[in-house]
Amino acid sequence: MNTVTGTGTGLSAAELEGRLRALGEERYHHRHPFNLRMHAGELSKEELRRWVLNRFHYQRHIPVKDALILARLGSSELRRSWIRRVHDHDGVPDGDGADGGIERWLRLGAAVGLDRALLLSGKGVLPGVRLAVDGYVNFCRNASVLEAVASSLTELFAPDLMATRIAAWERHYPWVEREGLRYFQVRVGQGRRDSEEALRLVQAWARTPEDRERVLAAFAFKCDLLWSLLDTVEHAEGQGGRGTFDAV
Ligand SMILES: O=C(O)c1cc(C(=O)O)c2c(n1)C(=O)C(=O)c1cc(C(=O)O)[nH]c1-2
Repeated sequence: MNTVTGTGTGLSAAELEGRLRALGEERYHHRHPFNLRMHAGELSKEELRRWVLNRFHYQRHIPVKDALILARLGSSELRRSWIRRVHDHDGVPDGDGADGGIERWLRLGAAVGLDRALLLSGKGVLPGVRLAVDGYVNFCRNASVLEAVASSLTELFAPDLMATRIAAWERHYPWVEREGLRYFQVRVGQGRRDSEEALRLVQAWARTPEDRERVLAAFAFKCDLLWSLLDTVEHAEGQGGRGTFDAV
């Protein structure tokens, strides 16, 4: 029996999806106070910049954790599909990286007044954010591949959150250069496709009640990780100079 998910009884694939969606509705970071303040236009320039800088640390580790998952997938077909996630962030082979999400996030940084050299240096990344990101990478390295893939399922909720974010930034933060929003505009479609793929895999692989409980627990862990990342960003004031940096 798992305290996160309740009964520990068997669930069909459709019931599993229902439980995941209900859990995310409750625990995904779209409900976090920092996101609510962002959407209401209440963040200062410094807070928005702090979020962009710290989230870059998360973004740059996404292809790392996906490469760890890739190495553990058991067929060419699965690896051929999963490797697309690395390309989406790092750029496609023979490209110059400019077509990847990491580069688009660097442009988001520029759009809020953060120099790319600062983002790339890792300076100003909060200790709690480093810990959360390490937690995600290590989880994808050490947990079962079923749990690692399940932990990416928070992306079922990310596209709607990004659509809200785009509208909120256009409305409330006119000082942000519009080109910076491109990361989110592109990611909405990628996130839908990736989360649907991951959901199909998890539904096919989770054959036993125990497997399904593990899926729900991995998903809850990832929700908590995203939540604690935002807690850290929100409460960064007064960390003895940590989390402060000069915008360009
Ligand atoms: O801005 C967000 O709120 C948000 C959330 C998430 C998520 O739910 O993990 C991802 C992203 N963005 C994102 O941009 C992204 O590339 C991504 C990859 C993954 C993953 O776990 O594989 N999550 C997310």
